[in-house]
Amino acid sequence: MMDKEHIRNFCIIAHIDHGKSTLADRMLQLTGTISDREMMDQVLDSMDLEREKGVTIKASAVRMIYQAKNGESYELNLIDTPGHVDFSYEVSRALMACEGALLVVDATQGIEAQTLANLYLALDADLVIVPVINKIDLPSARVDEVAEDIHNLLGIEPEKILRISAKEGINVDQVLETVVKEIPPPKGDLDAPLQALIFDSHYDSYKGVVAYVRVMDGKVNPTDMLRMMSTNVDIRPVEIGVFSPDMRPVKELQAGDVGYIATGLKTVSECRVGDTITTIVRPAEKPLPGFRHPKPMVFAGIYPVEGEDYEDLKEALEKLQLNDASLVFEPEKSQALNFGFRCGFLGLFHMEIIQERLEREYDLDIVVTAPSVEYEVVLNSGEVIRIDSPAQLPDESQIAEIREPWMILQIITPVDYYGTVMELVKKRRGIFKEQEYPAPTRVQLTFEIPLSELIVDFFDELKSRTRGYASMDYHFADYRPGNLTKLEVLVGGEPVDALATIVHRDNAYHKGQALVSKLKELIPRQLFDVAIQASASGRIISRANVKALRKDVLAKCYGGDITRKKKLLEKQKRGKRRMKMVGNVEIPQEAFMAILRLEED
Ligand SMILES: Nc1nc2c(ncn2[C@@H]2O[C@H](COP(=O)(O)OP(=O)(O)OP(=O)(O)O)[C@@H](O)[C@H]2O)c(=O)[nH]1
Repeated sequence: MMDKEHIRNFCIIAHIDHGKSTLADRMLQLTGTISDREMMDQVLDSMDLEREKGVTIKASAVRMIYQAKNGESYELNLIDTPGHVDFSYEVSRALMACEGALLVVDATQGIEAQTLANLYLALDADLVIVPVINKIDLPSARVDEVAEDIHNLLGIEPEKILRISAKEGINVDQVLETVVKEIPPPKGDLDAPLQALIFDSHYDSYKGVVAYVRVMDGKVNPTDMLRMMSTNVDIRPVEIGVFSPDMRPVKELQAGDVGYIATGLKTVSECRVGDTITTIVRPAEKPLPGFRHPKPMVFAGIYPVEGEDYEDLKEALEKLQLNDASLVFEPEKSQALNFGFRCGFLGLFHMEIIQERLEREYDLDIVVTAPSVEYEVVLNSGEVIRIDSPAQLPDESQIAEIREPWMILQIITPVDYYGTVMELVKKRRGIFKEQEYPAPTRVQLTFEIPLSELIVDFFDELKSRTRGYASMDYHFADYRPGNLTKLEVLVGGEPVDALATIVHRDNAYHKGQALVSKLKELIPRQLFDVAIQASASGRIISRANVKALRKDVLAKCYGGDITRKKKLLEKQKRGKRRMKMVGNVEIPQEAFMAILRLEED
């Protein structure tokens, strides 16, 4: 074991795509932690497959031994932080395990919303910040300009800021030297009771849940009986060790060290990120501050297209949950979609990741309903209930008030798009709070906005309005009462629960009309006329008809030469897979997401 003076614990924070993984790989390579051959894949990023197969490595923390220019060897522990806004709690815990952070900024993009969001989290955790300008090899790099912006932000002299190309390996050795020089060694009391912070975990089929820990105080041996202080779960470790980068068992972890404790536990929910591990014989007085259960903010129904896939879907969700304690789900029955699951996610990006993994890794055909937030409904009786699906909303006559979650939203955009961004946010019921100029040509706008407006296609519209130049970050503010009502859709006279949404009353009429005309496009012609209606507060506000297929259209379909007929049949079959029978009407998956795609003017 190294003495503490020769340990550095740090992480890399960056906006998405600014080069965090590439820089990490380059450092692993320079320190000989992995060979050039192993470099083939991005080590820190591509662990999904390994996790699936139950292989034990997931390099979200990795130990490197670095021979510095002063002739001494240092142990550098690089801790990975999740890249998405939805995981800011996890990021904040990973930061707590470090003394310093490399702040990577893309020289062609400059400071973005998540650069700032991550920087503020790192400053909150009292970390030493080492700014690094990346991608200097690109012709469009604006190195001096970005250095000036960082100078304005952090007060660091522009000429002192590292300028690198992680991809080409330019000046990456300077980054390692600076980590040793600028980031302080860990503190911590070896003789105090054990306090080990869990900053990540993964499930291993042999060793159970493996907790990634930073030992803050004390030490831990494989024979110690241990306790998770917030969940009150006791364990005898299966193994303790370090990541180098594979899991390597050690005899002891001490204050300042980063490593793992294999717990033998069967679910990650008993071993939460942010919790503190201590010993049972001599427990710490208090857990480390800041632990919380991240709450799901966005909810949606996930249904198998074919009813017989229900068990497979359940199994897939259970498997995903093994490594993701923030994914929650429970069985749900929909009149329209039959048996499925109501799932809760940290945010929209988290939801997209899960949806994609179900489809790609588990090869499931699923129907996902429009996302909803969690509402607080105050009944006339004074009772407050929480609902996360429009189907659960009680009859309007019983409701005194509906409250919805509001967020603080930060957008950074080139000043040219100021007007269009303001217009977008206003249209989504947002309230402007303040503006700052982190760089002369870029403005940072702060708003308050209902979460329900953010989850409906907001990010895509922001991107398209700003040609991809704006970036955003958001976090929860509070619950506020809103003038809200349920917008229902009836197909063939039957209300379709999976198509209902909760909307602001002022927008109900407009949204109802737009939704009906969108559905009219999406629902294919059937053998009979199908009426589509929207209703709010028990009143029909819009209707349209999908006309029946005419005989000659049918005739055309089934006439013609044999290959064409075959093709048509194939196409129909493929189309069918993504259709859901509701009553006697076939409704395609797109229809359930139609509320997200309303053309707005
Ligand atoms: N030209 C150039 N491209 C780079 C450099 N560093 C990274 N890239 C490229 O930029 C893209 C994003 O890099 P990543 O390392 O995946 O970025 P990241 O920040 O880890 O992204 P997330 O994992 O999505 O957060 C990749 O296509 C890299 O090859 C660099 O120094 N120069």
